[in-house]
Amino acid sequence: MLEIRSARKVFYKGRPDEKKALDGLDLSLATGEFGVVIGSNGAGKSSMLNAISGAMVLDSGQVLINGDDVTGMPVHRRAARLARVFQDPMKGTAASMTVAENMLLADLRSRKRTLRLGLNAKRLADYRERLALLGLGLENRLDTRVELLSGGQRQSLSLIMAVGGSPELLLLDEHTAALDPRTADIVMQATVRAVEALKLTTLMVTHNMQHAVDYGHSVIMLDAGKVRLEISGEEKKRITVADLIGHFSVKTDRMLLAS
Ligand SMILES: Nc1ncnc2c1ncn2[C@@H]1O[C@H](COP(=O)(O)OP(=O)(O)OP(=O)(O)O)[C@@H](O)[C@H]1O
Repeated sequence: MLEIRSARKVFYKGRPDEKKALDGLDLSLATGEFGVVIGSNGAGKSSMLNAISGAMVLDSGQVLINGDDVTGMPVHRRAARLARVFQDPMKGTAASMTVAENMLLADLRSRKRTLRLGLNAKRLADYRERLALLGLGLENRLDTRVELLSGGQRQSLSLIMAVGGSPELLLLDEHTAALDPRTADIVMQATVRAVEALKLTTLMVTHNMQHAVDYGHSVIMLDAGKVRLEISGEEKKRITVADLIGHFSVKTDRMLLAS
């Protein structure tokens, strides 16, 4: 479970270019819930993820993971509890190494520091099983160098590597934004398969309204550093892209009227 309580962050405080990134943001994500975060540019989405991961220190407020207050916890200690997948498919993996070697690297990095190095049969069988969750056939390409994979396969590999240590929370930071629409859909389907199989509590930031409609249990809309709208349950199942875009345009209309 993730809870954010009254999170506030102001950049360049007191200066003419002062920026309120988070303005008393409250958010709660139940264990096993898949929340999709949307919002216009500058709404505070990245700031929220940075506050959760510890990459950004809050001015005030709290972040709790499964009831533990991690607000003051340094990034490297939080990293053991959460996984984050970024936009760039080239960043999460080592290009010149094979799929299996990348999986081993992630293993060594994430949890079992006492693991003896080496790709033994047991470990390879485990990697095959985990890669099969994605439904992309990567389990049959353990010896392929990662640079020979497509962007979508590579991004899906980053995802499965990131969640190897059974994180309490998965953060998806526009992880399909750099991919063409068809590949983005493939990666989303692979994501959902892995998230469901591993029962991960997940928070995904996206600008793709179709993905916000199609995936996840709830849609959380941020605006000016706080949650403006949350749609879940039956309402979420019925929501359309037009409805979501409507919520954006209400705001824009108000801003036009005010100007
Ligand atoms: N490191 C920083 N220094 C100064 N201002 C920042 C910094 N990070 C964020 N901001 C400001 O805080 C506000 C929220 O930014 P943030 O990046 O969190 O929004 P976002 O919703 O992720 O936007 P986008 O969709 O464009 O990625 C913006 O006004 C932004 O300019």
